[in-house]
Amino acid sequence: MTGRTTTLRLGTRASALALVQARSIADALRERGHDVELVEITTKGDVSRAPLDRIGGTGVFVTALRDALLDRRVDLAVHSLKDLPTAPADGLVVAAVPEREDPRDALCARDGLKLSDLPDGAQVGTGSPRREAQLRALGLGLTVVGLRGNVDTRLGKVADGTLDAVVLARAGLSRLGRLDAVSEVLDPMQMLPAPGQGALAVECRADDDELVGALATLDDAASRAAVTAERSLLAVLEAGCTAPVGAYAEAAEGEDGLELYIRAVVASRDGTMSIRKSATGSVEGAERLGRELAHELLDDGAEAVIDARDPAS
Ligand SMILES: NCc1[nH]cc(CCC(=O)O)c1CC(=O)O
Repeated sequence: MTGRTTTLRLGTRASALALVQARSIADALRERGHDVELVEITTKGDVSRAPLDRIGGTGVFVTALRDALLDRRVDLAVHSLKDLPTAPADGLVVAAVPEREDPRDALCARDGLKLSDLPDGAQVGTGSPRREAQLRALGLGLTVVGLRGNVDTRLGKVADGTLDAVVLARAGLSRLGRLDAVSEVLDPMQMLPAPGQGALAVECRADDDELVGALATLDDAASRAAVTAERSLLAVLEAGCTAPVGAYAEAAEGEDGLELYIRAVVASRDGTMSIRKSATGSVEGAERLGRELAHELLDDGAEAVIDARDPAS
């Protein structure tokens, strides 16, 4: 049992998705005998409606939570792992990556339409350069429309007829009980998810030995290895924090034990250029596997693809 007598303060954003994610971690800790209270923290990303790449990328969701950890206003914080910048934060540690949800992206289209059913010129909403690039690269004549806001707002654009479809992370829809809105889970051959998509990161102060130990019981080794490979790839490639990079690593039993299979794509936002590569390696070598695949992409010209001009600007 823990020698800690106080309640663990768990910091979370106040969005519906963040709260569901935070509650799942709070429940898992309570099952292990801890007292937990949620502390809602407002981030710049929640207040501003500006496009994410203008206000500093997805890191804006994370900074306020990290400040609360470092200021000891909270003891642990739950993040969507894909929103966590690849650079480690001084004094903090990702003490748990719990078992990951299905990381694929989902098409939520009107009338249950699949990608291949969408008419030429169909309006598809996404604020993600990665999704935009891969949607355009399909060559289906889709019109990609910029979009921000929470999951309900985005789904509302399809429900009210403003858009033909939106693309969202399946994991977020699942956690919010909105899988009913999904018309097609996108095949990674067509749409590779963001590094870390579908996984959570539970962060705490690195010197809080007792809590680091307690959180380690929530960690899932296969999920951690997969996201480690995806994020080390991103860290090498990342020119800016909204780089159009997709990566998906899967752990599977191979001849020599658990193996990682990773696929990655870099694509220009206009969809005219894309490079895909894959590699296999050991779970223990996850970090190096991602890094090496990133260097192979760079050898094939990834830098020029990532730096290609945004078609809208
Ligand atoms: N960028 C926002 C964000 N951060 C995490 C998720 C979904 C949940 C996850 O990937 O774990 C979403 C929404 C989305 O991309 O549809």
